[in-house]
Amino acid sequence: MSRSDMCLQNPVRAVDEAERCDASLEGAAVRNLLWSSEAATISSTTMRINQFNCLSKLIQNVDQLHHPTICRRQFGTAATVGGTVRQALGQIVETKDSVENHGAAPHGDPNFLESVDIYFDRAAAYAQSTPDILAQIKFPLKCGNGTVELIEAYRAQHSHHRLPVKGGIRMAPNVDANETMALAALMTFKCAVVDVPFGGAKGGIKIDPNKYTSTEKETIIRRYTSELVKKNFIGPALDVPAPDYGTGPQEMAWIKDTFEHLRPTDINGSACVTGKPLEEGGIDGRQEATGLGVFFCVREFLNDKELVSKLNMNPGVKGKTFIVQGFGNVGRHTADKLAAAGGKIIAVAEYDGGIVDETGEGLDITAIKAYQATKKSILGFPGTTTRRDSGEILELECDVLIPAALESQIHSRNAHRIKAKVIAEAANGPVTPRAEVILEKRGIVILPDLLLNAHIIKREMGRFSSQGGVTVSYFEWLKNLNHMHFGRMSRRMEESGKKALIDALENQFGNGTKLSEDLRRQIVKGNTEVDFVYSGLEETMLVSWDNVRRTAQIKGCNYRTAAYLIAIERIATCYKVSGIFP
Ligand SMILES: NC(=O)C1=CN([C@@H]2O[C@H](COP(=O)(O)OP(=O)(O)OC[C@H]3O[C@@H](n4cnc5c(N)ncnc54)[C@H](O)[C@@H]3O)[C@@H](O)[C@H]2O)C=CC1
Ligand SMILES: O=C(O)CCC(=O)C(=O)O
Repeated sequence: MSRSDMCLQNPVRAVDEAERCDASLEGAAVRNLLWSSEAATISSTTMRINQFNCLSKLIQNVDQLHHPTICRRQFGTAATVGGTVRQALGQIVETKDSVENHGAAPHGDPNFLESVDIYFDRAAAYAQSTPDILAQIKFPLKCGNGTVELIEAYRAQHSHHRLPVKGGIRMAPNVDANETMALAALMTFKCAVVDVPFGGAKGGIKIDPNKYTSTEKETIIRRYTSELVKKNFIGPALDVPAPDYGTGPQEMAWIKDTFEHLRPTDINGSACVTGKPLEEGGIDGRQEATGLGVFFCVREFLNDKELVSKLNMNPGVKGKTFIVQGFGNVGRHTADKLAAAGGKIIAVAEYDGGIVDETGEGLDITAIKAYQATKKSILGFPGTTTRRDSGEILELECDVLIPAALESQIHSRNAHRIKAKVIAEAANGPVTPRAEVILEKRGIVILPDLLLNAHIIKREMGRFSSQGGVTVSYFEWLKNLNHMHFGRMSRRMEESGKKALIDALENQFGNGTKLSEDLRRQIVKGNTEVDFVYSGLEETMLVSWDNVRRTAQIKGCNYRTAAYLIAIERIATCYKVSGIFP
């Protein structure tokens, strides 16, 4: 069965149902807003698609109407899916079980997919749900020792209200269907909240990247890409992956190369993936820009006199204490920026334990990076005490706690021991919904992942350019579609215009007054790609933060609910405005 067959099989609902859905947009109470979803189970040789209601949920509005769940622009086929509250579940059992058994959060907290759902519910004042499509890919890998291993991988697409869908690829041993789908859903809301015109997706490859050689990882990534190509799960107009936990620019370069080999006539082929090295069509970023997005948002919050005074803090980053969990791409770059702005990083947690500053000066992030690179661990770093229990680090006193590792790290069993005043979610989904309730009661403010990590920008040492959150990915995608770097057409023109203006002003004064060479150079300098990226990033971040802050104030809700609300409204408007075809 092809994917479009799968779509068309579903009942196409009448427009009046869409109108009822719109009516509910105007304030009907939705108690449980659930999804209908579809899955594609794909093996390397055969493709089997099971349509199932993955997490069938009851949608109730005040009229007790049932709502259509609209699957739009599904690879060119518009259709309405689901709709009735309880559908025949068909082949659900096997897949539903596997979804439920995976991705469980600790200690009875909801699993990650349920958490995203709950956050969505908390924000939803109206019903709108979107389908998931999950590609489950299995393929054999010939290992160096001659054995063959079956690799399990996924790509989940959450919402096609905008195309392409977008989201990173994870490489981690705990990857599963549940986690991939939850992360895909988060991507939908994240893109909407920062107004980046993509639907949500996510990929996952279930391996521990540290246990494989670079050659083996290349084989895995290329094979994964070829599976995605075969199934139409990748392409500049369809689905555009990016880095995530455990992957980086090198993996993205392999994806691009594989795609271009398999689709040599696609002139926009390089836009099939973002987070690439600069030489492969990545976007330029500078060393100082690393960790910028999370830093920007934390800084904006801490600079807001009114908001911080409620937490009995003075405004500003300077002198504030920070704890970072996860000293990887996101964590170390964020720590770097905060330290450079005068913040004190007092502890860092890693998977094998944590370190606590003993000097009182705050940790030297550059020195820890160098230490980690040689020792393969941060533990034992001079001037610190080592804690073997990484979880303890989260519970130390500080102003801002930055979880930058994985989801569900702050849950119902440790939330009451967290002593931070603010939690800045650099990772995706680090706080479970139960923990959020506990933290809120204790007056702890959460800056949500949706907003924070959409703006991540970072640069690895050496030859790779910046890889970052989805906002920067958006700029890279645009650059690739333009087939030209930002500033190429305008930079010299800007420079000659400004030069002519300065010359004219100097002549006008007529008294020989001249700008110094240095000042002249600074003023005349045209915008480079980096300038465009920073400016676009800062604009996107400031506007998004301002929207979230104001919505939270108006609705009297927390920042996460405000962010989801903004996202839901944008997605709903998109469905409403684009109508139903055919
Ligand atoms: N890389 C990217 O561009 C983006 C990443 N994110 C999110 O940020 C988070 C981190 O991603 P990256 O920094 O790229 O991954 P990474 O793989 O570079 O770093 C993660 C670090 O966390 C550590 N870690 C793992 N489990 C831990 C635990 N239980 N306690 C403490 N540390 C632990 C790992 O050892 C590693 O050093 C993820 O949630 C990811 O989805 C979000 C947006 C973009
Ligand atoms: O840059 C992208 O396209 C997605 C990054 C990502 O996976 C995320 O924000 O979680």
